[in-house]
Amino acid sequence: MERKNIRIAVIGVGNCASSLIQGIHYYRDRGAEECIGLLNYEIGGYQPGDIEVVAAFDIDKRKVGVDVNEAVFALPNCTTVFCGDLPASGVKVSMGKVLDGYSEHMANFGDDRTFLLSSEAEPSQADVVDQLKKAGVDVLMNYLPVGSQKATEFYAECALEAGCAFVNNIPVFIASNPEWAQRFEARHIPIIGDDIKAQLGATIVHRTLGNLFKKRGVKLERTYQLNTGGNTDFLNMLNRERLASKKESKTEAVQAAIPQRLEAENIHVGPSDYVPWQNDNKVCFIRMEGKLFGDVAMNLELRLSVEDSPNSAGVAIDTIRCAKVALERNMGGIIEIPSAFFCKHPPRQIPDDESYATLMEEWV
Ligand SMILES: O=P(O)(O)OC[C@H]1O[C@@H](O)[C@H](O)[C@@H](O)[C@@H]1O
Repeated sequence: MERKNIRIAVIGVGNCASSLIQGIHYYRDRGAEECIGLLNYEIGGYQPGDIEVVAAFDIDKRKVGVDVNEAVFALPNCTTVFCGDLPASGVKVSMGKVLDGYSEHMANFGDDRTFLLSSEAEPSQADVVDQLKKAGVDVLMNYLPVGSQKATEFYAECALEAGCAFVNNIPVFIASNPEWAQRFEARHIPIIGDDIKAQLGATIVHRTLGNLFKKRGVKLERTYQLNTGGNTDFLNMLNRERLASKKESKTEAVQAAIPQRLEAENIHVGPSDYVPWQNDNKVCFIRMEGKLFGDVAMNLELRLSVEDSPNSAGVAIDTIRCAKVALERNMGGIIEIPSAFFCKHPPRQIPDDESYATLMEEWV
């Protein structure tokens, strides 16, 4: 029997898109029992291999005009290749809209690190909408660099006009901005966001530990979460101006899951430094200081090391399927449970255990 598929478009063919596309192929011919590393084998009857990339946008000359299954391995991508043998997809990467999706401060870090801007003409909104409609896109995945406020708004407009569900993987506030949320609601188009919460990443670990302090009656007094990495995301974030919403998103995600809100001087959460040789490996250091029985001090230190982009794709593979199911259920506006469980900055924070239970009950 022929399986139904989910047609997606990706904005930004960087490391996260690379891991996602490799994953679609990696899991395609594997049965449930052979699938290591998935949160869910099926969502709404869809398996990971049912996802098909039908359009892709980027601004780098090494990627624009190239088959998307080849572009995912082009520099400056540097993530682990776990499925290198991708067949040609027949979908060429289209030139995207640049706006603030490109940051010149990276220019001195060498060609294998930064973007090399393509000289192809940029599309208008009408061009992108037309392309999305012609390709029959169900779900538009936003993978622009952190700090791309204008470019994200451009593509969110395109999703609204083309009638595609929008998954906002980055910390620009769209789903969690009431005006934007209202526009998706009014057009009855599903949106999941904002800012993807990795499969076993810094945020979910920090939130889980915060919850543990809460359940065990330990007063949390101070905490930090420092992160280092060597991919283009970390390089981009050396520009502190691009970082504001990312810091807010990550900090809020932790504040929402600890015993009581901490004053700003007692909580420090964010990307910390760019270490080129780390490539796509992200290392996170968490420290939590608290008081337990008898007001006696304790502290906890943790080091987490993950490959950043497969860690993101492990969640994206589920948000895409939830977005498609939302379309089938004729839901529009904020898709609350997937946004809360899969994203760091949803419109409403819900404890992870709660959103997980509802997700399993109502979506899987
Ligand atoms: O590890 P965390 O805190 O869940 O964050 C992970 C994700 O955060 C996103 O903002 C990054 O762009 C992703 O690359 C990353 O995977």
